[in-house]
Amino acid sequence: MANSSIATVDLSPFFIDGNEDGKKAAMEVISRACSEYGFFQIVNHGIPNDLILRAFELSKKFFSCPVEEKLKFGPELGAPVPAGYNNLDGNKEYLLICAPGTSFNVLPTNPLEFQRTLEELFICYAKTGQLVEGIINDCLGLPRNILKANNNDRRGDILFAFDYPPAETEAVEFGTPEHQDISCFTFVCQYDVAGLEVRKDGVWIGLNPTEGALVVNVGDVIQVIQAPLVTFISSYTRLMYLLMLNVYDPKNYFQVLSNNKFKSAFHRVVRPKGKHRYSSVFFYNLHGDKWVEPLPQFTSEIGKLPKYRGFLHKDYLELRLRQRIQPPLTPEERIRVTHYAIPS
Ligand SMILES: O=C(O)CCC(=O)C(=O)O
Ligand SMILES: [Fe+2]
Repeated sequence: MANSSIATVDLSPFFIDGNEDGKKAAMEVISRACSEYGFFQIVNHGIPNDLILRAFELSKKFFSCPVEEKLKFGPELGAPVPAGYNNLDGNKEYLLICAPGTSFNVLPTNPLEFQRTLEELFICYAKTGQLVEGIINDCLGLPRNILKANNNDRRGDILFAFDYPPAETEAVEFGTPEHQDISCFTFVCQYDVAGLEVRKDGVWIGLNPTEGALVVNVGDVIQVIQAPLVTFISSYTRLMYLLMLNVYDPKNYFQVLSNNKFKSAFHRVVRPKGKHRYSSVFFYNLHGDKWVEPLPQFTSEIGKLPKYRGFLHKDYLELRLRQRIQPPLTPEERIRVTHYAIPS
């Protein structure tokens, strides 16, 4: 079933040279969707549909195993990210997959094809992520490839395979309560059962699984937005000077810049009645010690005050990860990017 309530963007013009009109039309739709709500849907995005379906089939098979079997693939003690099988709150179980080659990755090896499929899928998502990042870069009017050039380490990205068990009561039960993602942006693919809801004009809209389509949610990093210091250090000499003074740390060059121009999408997952729901979710993240704060292009240069104070992305990530393990008692206590907001 199609999702007529959200914008669907065909990315095929971006895979060929030329067709500038097709690219421009797609960018107009994305810019509008990102400024208003922060989500849209993409088709012809470059990830083979049979790969996505194979990953879903293998995930379903894995999740149907006895829990003792699944727990054999739980996170390594002391791992910086709990990669592997997790079942923390009864609202969902999941496999958390880090970039192929990550030393603490824990991937089910039975069948071996599952591991290979998840790694292949990770690489495809990351590649499509770079394409979407480039498009968002241009939609924001930033110098070409600036976001990509300065976020070129994909070791911070995370892939989830989720299984949401059926709701147990007649009441609405949330698999994931209302939230915004901490990522730059997120891809969501639902298998055959709906459950993802996005907030548009204050109304919650349920999205149907659409074969071949990925939902894109803008995340907090793009809302606050990142760009390298080098974009506004105009001269090479000044850059060398900063390097000599040790002020410019190449590991730490990201600044939050859209200052709310693009919105981090509000969304949630409702557990279905009588059925399991499976989704594949890819977080396109920042990696390392990136500094995030609104850029002058979206503040002083256009006469606007910054809406956020700067923060180290990994500090924010840590706060949010801790919350996944120890959920707050009330929604008000939940840490969001507004934790760094400057009161107006
Ligand atoms: O499972 C889904 O459809 C989305 C999950 C989600 O929003 C999240 O984990 O941040
Ligand atoms: Fe999310």
